Amino acid sequence: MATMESLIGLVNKIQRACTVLGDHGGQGMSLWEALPSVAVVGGQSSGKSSVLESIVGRDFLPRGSGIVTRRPLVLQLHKTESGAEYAEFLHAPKRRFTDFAAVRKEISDETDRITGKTKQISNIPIHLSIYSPNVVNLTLIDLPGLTKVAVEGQSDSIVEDIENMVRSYVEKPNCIILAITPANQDIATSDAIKIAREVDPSGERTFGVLTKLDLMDKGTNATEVLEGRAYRLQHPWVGIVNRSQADINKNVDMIVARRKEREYFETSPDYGHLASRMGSEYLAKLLSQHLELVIRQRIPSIIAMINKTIDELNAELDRIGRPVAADGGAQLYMILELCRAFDRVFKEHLDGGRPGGDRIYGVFDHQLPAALKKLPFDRHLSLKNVQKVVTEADGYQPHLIAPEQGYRRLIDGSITYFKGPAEASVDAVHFVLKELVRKSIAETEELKRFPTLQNDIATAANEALERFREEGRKTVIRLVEMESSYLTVDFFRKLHAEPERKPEKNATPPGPNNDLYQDHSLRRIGSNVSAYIALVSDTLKNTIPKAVVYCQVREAKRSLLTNFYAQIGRREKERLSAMLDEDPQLMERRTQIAKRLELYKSARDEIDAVAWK
Ligand SMILES: Nc1nc2c(ncn2[C@@H]2O[C@H](COP(=O)(O)OP(=O)(O)OP(=O)(O)O)[C@@H](O)[C@H]2O)c(=O)[nH]1
Repeated sequence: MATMESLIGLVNKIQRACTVLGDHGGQGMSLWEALPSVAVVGGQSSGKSSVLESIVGRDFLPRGSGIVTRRPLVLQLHKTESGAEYAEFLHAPKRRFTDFAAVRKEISDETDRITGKTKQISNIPIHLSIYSPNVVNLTLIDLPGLTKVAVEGQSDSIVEDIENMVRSYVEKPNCIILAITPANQDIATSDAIKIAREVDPSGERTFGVLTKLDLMDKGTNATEVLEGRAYRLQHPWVGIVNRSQADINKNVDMIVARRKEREYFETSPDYGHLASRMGSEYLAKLLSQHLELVIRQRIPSIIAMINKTIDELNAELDRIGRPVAADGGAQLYMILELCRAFDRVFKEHLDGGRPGGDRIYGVFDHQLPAALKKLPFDRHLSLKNVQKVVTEADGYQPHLIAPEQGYRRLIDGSITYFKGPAEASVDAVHFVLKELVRKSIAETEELKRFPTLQNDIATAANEALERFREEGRKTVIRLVEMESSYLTVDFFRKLHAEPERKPEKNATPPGPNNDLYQDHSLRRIGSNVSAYIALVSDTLKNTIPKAVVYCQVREAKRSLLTNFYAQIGRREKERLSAMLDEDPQLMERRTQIAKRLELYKSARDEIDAVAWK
């Protein structure tokens, strides 16, 4: 079975690795949060720093009036066998501090580096490791002291900000709470107990610590609390006597202070019977043992959590794509795969798996009929224009039976108008296809990481669509011209067979120079041409969509990237790799995930090695 040292050392190691990766909790479930830790909480001046220092056996925390601890301090204690005693900060890993006064200065300088020389707080922790023969393996988090009022230079929200920061640590189910209360204060008003009760009502992860026992009024003692009768917790209360301010001023050595504390309890008439379970050394051991127990219990769930995260990270790596292969063949293969992925999405848009293809039908169903309806045939076939065209066509010899030439000119003139809506349909469908290309590129998950290739595909697809548009345009114009080139004979034969109607009596009276018969016959020509044009319009309404789909939609589905494939097949390797240039942000993200993956994998290996030895 693993030793206590190795277990706690293991957790320390993983915590340090987490911090290097910027994983220090507060961002959802992280490895850091899965690991047990001890947080020191209490009101300002309750003696938090003193407790921490006496556990460490060293003077190293910044002191001063007002709010001193403004960033969480993650303090990892490592017991050394060699007798060496030094400290190291994670933010300055190359520097070994042997002078603890310099440690104190570095903590306050590093605090200022993030918060400025203000009285603001930050939840980015400072990581400090202390190596010493006089400590037990333990990780402690020192948090800003809870306070009731903001002082000069602090925002009004500071009281709440500190409370929220403290809560964000102690509410984690894996956090062991070291709740510091001064004995010369009523336990009922203790800030530490208040927040501990809120997040740990059953008291199973709270350790009650009573400081300043030596400062209690004469004739009073804290046995009620220390024996667990005043406020019940699952773990026994520990009483502490730290150095007084006078001791600190006189530079009383910590080791001496520990001895004095031991003597205090051993000789105390009130606490003598509790002496073996009092004092900072006992507290350190108690915490260390508890931490070991908790780690042991948590190992299965930590391993489960690590495995789950490894799976998630692998899945994300799959999603954002593995690194690009180096050889040309593999790159060409990859580019073709990516193009095919895009092509699939594009086809889904056209075939109805994704939205957008219906807009093409919209062109045929609304836009084209509406445009046909709007053509100015009324004007072209007005009495006046019919007369003009027919007269001009007749020349010097007016027509005898039917104005064949006049009819032809009127019909040719009308049919020309159809070119507008025909070309407009080609253009409208072209723009729908172009938009679908844009959308499909954006929606092709696999392409996301390759902005250059996205561009190349867009250019190639748009070039192809441009060609299809040209083809479509030629074809619809040809359809319109075909209508001019040969008229439907049957239509005119049927007209001829119809009996000629007499002009109605109450028809518009003819103008002074207008002969009634001529007027009637021109009207008839106009309405015949109009009826024929309506027939043509119906035909084109059906055939233009066929031409557009044939030339543009069907081709887009069949050969949008055919030319592109031929081009890239001939490309040099250098140009292929350039096409697979990735978004730098994404490459960064992949590196990050890979690093995390490595951390989690090595954490799993280490836990396996330590826990089941
Ligand atoms: N006599 C005596 N004085 C103590 C004891 N514990 C702390 N003090 C004194 O109380 C004052 C505050 O102690 P700190 O350890 O700085 O308290 P803190 O909770 O860290 O304070 P802040 O960082 O300001 O929140 C110091 O002057 C200590 O010397 C104790 O057990 N006995």
